[in-house]
Amino acid sequence: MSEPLVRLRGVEKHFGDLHVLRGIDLDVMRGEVVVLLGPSGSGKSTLCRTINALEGIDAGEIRIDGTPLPTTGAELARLRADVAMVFQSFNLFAHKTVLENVTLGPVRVRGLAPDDAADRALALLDRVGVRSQADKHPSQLSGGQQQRVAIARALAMDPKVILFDEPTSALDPEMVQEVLEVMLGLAQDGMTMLVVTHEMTFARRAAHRVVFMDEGRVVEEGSPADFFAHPATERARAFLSGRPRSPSTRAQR
Ligand SMILES: Nc1ncnc2c1ncn2[C@@H]1O[C@H](COP(=O)(O)OP(=O)(O)OP(=O)(O)O)[C@@H](O)[C@H]1O
Repeated sequence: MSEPLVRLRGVEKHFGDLHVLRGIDLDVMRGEVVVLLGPSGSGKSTLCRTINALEGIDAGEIRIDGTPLPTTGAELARLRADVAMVFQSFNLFAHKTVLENVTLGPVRVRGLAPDDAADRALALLDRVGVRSQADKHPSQLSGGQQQRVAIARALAMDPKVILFDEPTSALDPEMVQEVLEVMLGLAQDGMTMLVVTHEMTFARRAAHRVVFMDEGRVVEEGSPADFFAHPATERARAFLSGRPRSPSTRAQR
């Protein structure tokens, strides 16, 4: 069997007294779409952020394509190009145009010639359906359009994997679908993706594997068909039925 593209072993993370990641083992294979589910506060965002070194870890190991995460500036920039991230809040540069937002990284980090980067960016903006907005600034776009630009920006880096951290949570309901359709297209094209989302329909349609986290641990994982039809644990059943967490479990932290 081939080596996983993303490999976490025994990953631990604390924020002060809060033990947020408790011995996480996780593999994401090349071309695999993994959807990370779990209650609020279970550590999903933090887990994503450790994979491209936005958060350091206290113990364990993370490897991308067999290589441990780097620690120095230039290598970190390359890591974040290889392991692109799409955030809930888009994080576009407000003072730059849409086109500049998408060309900046490839020129600075990948060393592309500006003209080549612009050609590539326009093609990607076309792919996500916002090419006509290329000369506008982010504030002139809807939230759904801004998130599609953020996806084009991630793709422009020619990443090995894209991490999506609740990419539709900040959007008005009518814009959620347009972003999910773009993500579904990427999944169908074979992009390796780790997606934190509460969009169960997306998980059912796009995921090869669902990983359910609770209180900093991977509690169960499986195909969407199995997980949604037959969750193996009481915690997953409670999560899927929308039952609130019990107060006693919060006190264990
Ligand atoms: N930078 C930080 N400093 C301190 N505590 C943090 C920090 N980031 C996250 N936390 C805490 O770590 C815990 C896990 O947070 P995280 O955002 O990873 O969970 P999550 O599963 O993504 O939740 P949600 O679905 O609500 O986004 C939470 O209790 C959160 O308050």
